[in-house]
Amino acid sequence: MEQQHLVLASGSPRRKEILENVGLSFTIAVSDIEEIIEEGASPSEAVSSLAAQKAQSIADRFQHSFVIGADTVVVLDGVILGKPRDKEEAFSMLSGLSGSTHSVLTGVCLMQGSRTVSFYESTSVTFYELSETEIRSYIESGEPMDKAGAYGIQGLGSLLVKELHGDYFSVVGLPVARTIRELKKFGFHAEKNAL
Ligand SMILES: Cc1cn([C@H]2C[C@H](O)[C@@H](COP(=O)(O)OP(=O)(O)OP(=O)(O)O)O2)c(=O)[nH]c1=O
Repeated sequence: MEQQHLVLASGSPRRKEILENVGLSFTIAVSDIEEIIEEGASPSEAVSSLAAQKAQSIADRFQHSFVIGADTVVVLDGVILGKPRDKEEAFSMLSGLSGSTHSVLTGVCLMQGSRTVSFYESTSVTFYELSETEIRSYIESGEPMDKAGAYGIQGLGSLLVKELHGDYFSVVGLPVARTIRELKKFGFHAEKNAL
């Protein structure tokens, strides 16, 4: 059976790569929503809501397609860390993450027509103790700036991580195994190389 049309509502190059790696073909439609987290929202509510807003913002253009929206945040001691606004914010995020354990939450929303399903994954990540020099030189690499919590586990950020429990791919932006499983339950027929 021919694959149904799939749309990734994300401008993240990491999400694109993760989906490409499992052999799926899809269209990218970048949502232009302003990512605002409602005051008082729990981290899981925040990622679920933002993932749904991203999917919703492009769903009208793709009524008959399966649309995937996703959002990733880092949570340290109950506080949500999104992308740093500047180097100083990146420094303060990385100083907080140094030597401790945080969660990375990725919310995923699947939409087709008026149907929706949402879920999220939580991965626990422990950082080594980092010196100020290490943090400053990591920031100078430029890697932290477009990433939740100011690090990228798939790049130089791999040098910061001591331990991880949960789905690695969810930290990078898309819990791909669960996403494909949920898509199939939702009625999506994947190509044979994507399970
Ligand atoms: C923690 C972590 C986050 N990230 C990235 C994943 C996401 O792309 C980004 C969090 O920002 P998001 O707002 O989830 O996504 P985005 O702005 O990149 O893309 P879009 O809104 O169009 O979907 O942080 C990594 O690449 N590696 C990591 O280790």
